Formats: sequence, C-alpha cells, structure tokens
Amino acid sequence: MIKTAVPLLLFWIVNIALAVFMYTNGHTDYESFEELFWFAVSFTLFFIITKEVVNKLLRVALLVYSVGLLLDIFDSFIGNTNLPILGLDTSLKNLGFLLISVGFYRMIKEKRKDVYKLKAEVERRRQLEQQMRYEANHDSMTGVGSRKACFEGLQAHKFAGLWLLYLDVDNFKQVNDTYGHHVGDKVLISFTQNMQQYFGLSHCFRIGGDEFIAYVDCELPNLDEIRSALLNGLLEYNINVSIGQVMVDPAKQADLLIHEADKQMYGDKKGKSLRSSSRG
Ligand SMILES: Nc1nc2c(ncn2[C@@H]2O[C@H](COP(=O)(O)OP(=O)(O)OP(=O)(O)O)[C@@H](O)[C@H]2O)c(=O)[nH]1
Repeated sequence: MIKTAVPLLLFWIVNIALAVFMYTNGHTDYESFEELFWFAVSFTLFFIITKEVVNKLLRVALLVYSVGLLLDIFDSFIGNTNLPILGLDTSLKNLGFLLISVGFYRMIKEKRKDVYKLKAEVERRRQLEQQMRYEANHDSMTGVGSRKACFEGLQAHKFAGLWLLYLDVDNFKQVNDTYGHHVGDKVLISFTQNMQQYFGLSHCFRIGGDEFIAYVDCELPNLDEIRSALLNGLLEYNINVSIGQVMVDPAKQADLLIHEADKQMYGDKKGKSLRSSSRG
C-alpha cells in the first residue's frame, strides 16, 4: 500500500508544483492545466492497476493513452516547437482508447471462459459429493440403505413410531459353501429386492453380511407372511429368515433399539431350530 502511495503522492506533488510554476510564470491557458490533470489521473490509474491487470494489451493501451496525454501537455506548455512527434498526441490518445476497448473486450472474454470453467468444476464437485453421499448411505452390492444410514435415520427420529424388523438369513453360510460366493451374492440381492417390494426402498437397510433392518409403518403383518414374501424365489437354497421386531421409541437410543430387536431375532432363530430338532 505504502509502496504505491508514496510514489503517487510524489508524482502528484510534482504535477501540482509544475502547474503552480507555470501559472506564476504567466501561463494561464486553462486547457493546459486540464490536460495536466487528466495526464495525472491516467498515469495514476495505470500505476495502480498495472500489477493487477494481467491483460497485457490493456496495460499497453493505458500506457499509449498516457503518452498521448503527455505529448498534449508538452504541446501546450512548450508550445511553438516544431517537433513533429508532438502532433501525434491525438492519434496516440485515440489509439490508446481503442486499445483499451479491445483490451477490456478480451479481458471479459477470458473471464467468461474462467467463469464457465469454474461453473463446470462446481458442477463436477457437486456430482462427486452427491455420489460420495450416495455411496456412504447405500450398500454397494444390494442398493438398500447402509448401516450408517440406518443408524442416522434412527437417531434423527425418522422412523419414530414404526415397527423395526431385524432380519437375519438362516443357513446362509451353506449357500456360499454349496454354490459359491457369487451365488450367495445373488441370493442376497434377490432377498433385498423382495425386501424393497414388500417394505419400500427407503425402509430397507443392510447392517451386516446377511443381516438387515426393515421398517413397517402400518400394523405389523404376520411374520410368516413377511417370511414367505422375502423368500420368494429363494426356497431352493434352503434358507429361512429369523425376525425380531420392536416398536421404534424415539426416547430410546438407536443402539438399544437394534440390540432389543437383535435379541428378539435370536429368540425366533432359536425357536425355529428347537422346533426343527424336535421334529427331527
Ligand atoms: N456371498 C456373500 N457372503 C457373505 C457376504 N457377507 C457375508 N457373507 C457370509 O455370510 C455368512 C454369514 O454368517 P452366519 O450368519 O454365521 O451364517 P448363517 O449360515 O446364516 O448362520 P445362522 O444365521 O446362524 O443361520 C458368512 O459365511 C459370511 O462369509 C456377502 O456380501 N456375500
């Protein structure tokens, strides 16, 4: 700031001193002082913006214009010399003005390009952020909500007053062992597709390998009905579903709710295994 202000102040002092000197020496032509004033203004502007303006043409234009004004001053003050260069003042001023116009035009064009680039970058980042948010909130294999999204939803009381169902696929390990992991993956995908059809996508989450959470916003349907809907098309794999259910109480922590539903689910699993072993 001081680096700019001091030379400019000196420059203006010299100009004013020159004007006073000329005036006291009988030079009373008003136009000459006007030219001196505009030269000082133009040069000041050039001095201030020259570091900021990257557009070279604009800097040259301002310089040409200032030189034109300077010649004008010489013309007015030294008067009657026959220096031919002094006749160039108007041309230089006009040229300077034209170059300033072209310089501004080019600068605006460059800035517009920068704005487009910036807009494209903002859009790219917005999409990336959206994609990252999607990936964090969804299970990559099945497309249902992630464990994180499930807990956050509960903490935000999004599912208050709904039934929370904890679903665990029984005997899933043997699907992998018998048919291979790729078939195991397909079974999980089909299972979640059935879940989405039955509960709706926004109500389905995968919280572990073969463990899921679903929300029911109406009266809790019969568990056997849910089981048969979820196992639709998957019976050949000899799997079943254990279900634990709790009503979402917003006063309870998400962890506690899931834990309670998990306990219920184990009760269901145990009951089924006891029933099948007593039958066997
Ligand atoms: N194919 C596949 N398998 C997975 C995936 N995630 C976890 N698993 C497998 O799922 C199985 C889950 O283990 P368990 O719950 O003990 O298996 P389970 O046979 O269902 O046992 P129970 O629930 O007691 O009936 C493990 O063998 C994991 O390797 C996955 O994304 N794809």
